Amino acid sequence: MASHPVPTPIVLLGGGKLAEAIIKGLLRSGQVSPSDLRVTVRRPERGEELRSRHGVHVLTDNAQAVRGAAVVMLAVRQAQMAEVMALIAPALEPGQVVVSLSSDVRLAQLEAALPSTVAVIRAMPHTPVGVGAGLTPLTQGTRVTEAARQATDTLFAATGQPLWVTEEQLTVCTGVSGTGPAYVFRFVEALAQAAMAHGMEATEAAALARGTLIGAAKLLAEPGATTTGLIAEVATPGGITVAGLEALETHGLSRVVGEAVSIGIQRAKERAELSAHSAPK
Ligand SMILES: NC(=O)C1=CN([C@@H]2O[C@H](COP(=O)(O)OP(=O)(O)OC[C@H]3O[C@@H](n4cnc5c(N)ncnc54)[C@H](O)[C@@H]3O)[C@@H](O)[C@H]2O)C=CC1
Ligand SMILES: O=C(O)[C@@H]1CCC=N1
Repeated sequence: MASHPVPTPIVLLGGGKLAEAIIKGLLRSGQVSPSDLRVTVRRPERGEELRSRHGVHVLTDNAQAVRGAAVVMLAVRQAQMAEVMALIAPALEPGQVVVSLSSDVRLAQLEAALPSTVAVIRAMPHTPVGVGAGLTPLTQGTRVTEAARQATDTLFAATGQPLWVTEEQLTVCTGVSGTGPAYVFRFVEALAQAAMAHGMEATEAAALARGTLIGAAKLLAEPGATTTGLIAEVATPGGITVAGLEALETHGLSRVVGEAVSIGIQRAKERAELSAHSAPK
């Protein structure tokens, strides 16, 4: 995959948090330059922020932005998706690849709203794309050519790793890896709160919790690392970690995490339903 150049120009419709993470990741890869990136905004102040931080082209006209693009990413929220798709549909050119980052709009709905001459793909990135460490599940529509698949694969490989899944699986990915960074950060906060409950100062408590996550993540990133092996390295038989791990399970860690993932998947499905029923035909 690495032998293929990242397709450019890349257009991001909606310069929000995820769009900025993707911009950062692409620029950091060195495979894309600021002049290859266009982003649309609703608020001029936000446009100025993105221009001054990253040097990208900023526009307010979505239809104008898509002209001549290799890849167009839909990075607005659910409420703006129908409006933005209606705006760009007449301006899209045959062969363009449209990648929707929305958790809420299904392939069938995207394909119904966009011309049949464009390839439609759904992606579910997460914020680690901003540091080139993203894992991005992707699912393809019915009109995707090998070239369109390759182009999207190459683009997300520049921000980490692409992972092709079915559309049903993409909903699961939304509840696990799309949301997941927030859960991990919340765990770090809980660890810091526990340190403070035992008398540590807030700054030291935060440093302990943060250092633990960053160190543990680096170990997990080593070739051949497994969670079972890494847990065994910490948990001295009959020792303190074993007691702590037992407490985590007794108090429902697996159940609580399972519940958060199930609620996320459920919410994603409900929003997709809502979106399908409110879409203009
Ligand atoms: N934040 C995340 O980690 C993830 C977000 N997503 C999806 O990405 C999409 C965007 O999410 P966020 O970046 O978090 O939201 P956000 O609210 O930060 O970004 C949306 C941006 O679109 C802009 N916008 C609204 N209408 C517009 C228009 N007509 N033209 C141009 N720009 C317009 C808004 O001003 C805002 O800056 C959502 O569909 C979300 O489900 C998917 C995976 C992860
Ligand atoms: O919270 C959300 O709705 C989006 C989708 C996955 C991550 N952020």
